[in-house]
Amino acid sequence: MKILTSSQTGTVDRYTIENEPIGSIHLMERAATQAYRWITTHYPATSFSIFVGPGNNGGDALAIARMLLEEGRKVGVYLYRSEKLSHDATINLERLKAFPSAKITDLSKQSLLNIKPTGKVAIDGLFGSGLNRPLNERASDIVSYINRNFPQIISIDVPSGLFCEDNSHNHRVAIVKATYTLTFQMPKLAFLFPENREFIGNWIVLPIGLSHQKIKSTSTPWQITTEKEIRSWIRPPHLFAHKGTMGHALLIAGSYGKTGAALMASRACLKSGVGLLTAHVPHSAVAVMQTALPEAMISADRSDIIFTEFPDLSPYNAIGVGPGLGTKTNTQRALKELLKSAQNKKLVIDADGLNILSENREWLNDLPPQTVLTPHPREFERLSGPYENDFQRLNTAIEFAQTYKVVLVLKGAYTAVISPEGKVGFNPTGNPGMATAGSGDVLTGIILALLANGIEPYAAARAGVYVHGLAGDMAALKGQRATIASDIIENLGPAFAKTTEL
Ligand SMILES: NC(=O)C1=CN([C@@H]2O[C@H](COP(=O)(O)OP(=O)(O)OC[C@H]3O[C@@H](n4cnc5c(N)ncnc54)[C@H](O)[C@@H]3O)[C@@H](O)[C@H]2O)[C@@H](O)CC1
Ligand SMILES: [K+]
Repeated sequence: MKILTSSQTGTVDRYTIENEPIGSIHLMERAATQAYRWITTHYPATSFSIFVGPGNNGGDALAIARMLLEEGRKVGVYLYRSEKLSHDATINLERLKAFPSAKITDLSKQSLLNIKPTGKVAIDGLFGSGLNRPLNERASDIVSYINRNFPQIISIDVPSGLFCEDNSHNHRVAIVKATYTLTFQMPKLAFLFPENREFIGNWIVLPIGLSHQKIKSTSTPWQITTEKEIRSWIRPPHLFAHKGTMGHALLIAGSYGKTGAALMASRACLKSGVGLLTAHVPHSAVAVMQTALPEAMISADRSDIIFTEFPDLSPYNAIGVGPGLGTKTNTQRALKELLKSAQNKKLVIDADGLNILSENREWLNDLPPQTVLTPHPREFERLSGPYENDFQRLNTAIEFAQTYKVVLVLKGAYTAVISPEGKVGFNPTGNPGMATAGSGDVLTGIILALLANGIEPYAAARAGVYVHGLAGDMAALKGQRATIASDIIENLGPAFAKTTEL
């Protein structure tokens, strides 16, 4: 699913109006109807305070108010006319006034202290995607009034006061804190940043029939990964598959006290459809690995406790390195050698592999092209230097992926997978229960398997992140809090089946 900028969405709106063709007032009616239906389904028998701004977002809210009145709901409309109402908002105001029961309060004319709310749920139609500057004092006061007085808030299209993309220069106190955001046709980029979570609440996409053809031909670097895409990248194993066709992976992981990382990444790799897996581990971990995971072949380091050397790389289709390695000098040296020797290999680097890179940033220039890096936010900050907010973080990450020609997996809610060309695939699966020890090792194992299968790195990373999140969601059915990494591994079978086989 594509994500467009607010100005691109405006262009798609206008195209739809001209080419469907449909009058703009009818398009507004369609949008308002969708929101109205959602609201009445989720809030039966509720009264509403409806806040209306001067633009088409306000127009939507006025139409919703009328529909609720028609149904016999109690509704109070609060109009903030900071400037002349838009054409379609004016029409909807007139239509609303035709209802004798319409109670309209003009907020421009009286103190907020005298305003009496109607019911306990607010519908927020002050500003939508047309916001073009931070809110002034009066509008901020109205927003604070809404945030203070209503335990539940439903924002139409966008929480008022939030810019759809960049909020670096916004006043964060002057943004509505929605319980639900009912957004039209496509989510907005700002919804995917953790720092905006408190404003957006849960977002729901309501289709309003904007031109598919125009959306398709509009180019954007951002999209949300869909199951359909995963299916096109990962084919179910074909009838004549054998372990040779599914690829041979090498995982370099573990150090004394961190054999678990090697075990979890290995198990996840095997459960993700690799043909053969060799795990390279410190000598002391060999017995444990062979007992716990007889499916893996083992390559033993000469060191008893850390990674210091690696085997001949020629048999391997893909290499994963990092989980539980530690950052000892000899390990750093071995990683440097590995980067040199793996120039024509598919590579995924995680955890201590990334920590070593951030201590030796000049090595970033030596990474094999399309290497997959999987940092969590702190690891990425160590690699890239500081940033001030999530929008900047995304842009820094895009630049980073382009500069070093890597696939960057920026982990977190809506993990962003970034291609060396700067395309971004946001991931819709997963839950907070996955923020648990070993979860990252599992992801490394999955991506390693897909790389060994021969899937292109950007697709392998997006598919890996998606299936990892889905397995986490399946594990969370038995409780998010109790989810541990091994539960995610146990659910990889059903998760792959759901996305690629059934
Ligand atoms: N364009 C379309 O075809 C559709 C638009 N829809 C709705 O229209 C919205 C976009 O409408 P608009 O482009 O009219 O924009 P908005 O309704 O978001 O607001 C724009 C109005 O507010 C003013 N404004 C912007 N920032 C302000 C600020 N900080 N303080 C005070 N005033 C400010 C603008 O000058 C303009 O008058 C969407 O969010 C959506 O809710 C829907 O009706 C669906 C169809
Ligand atoms: K709004």
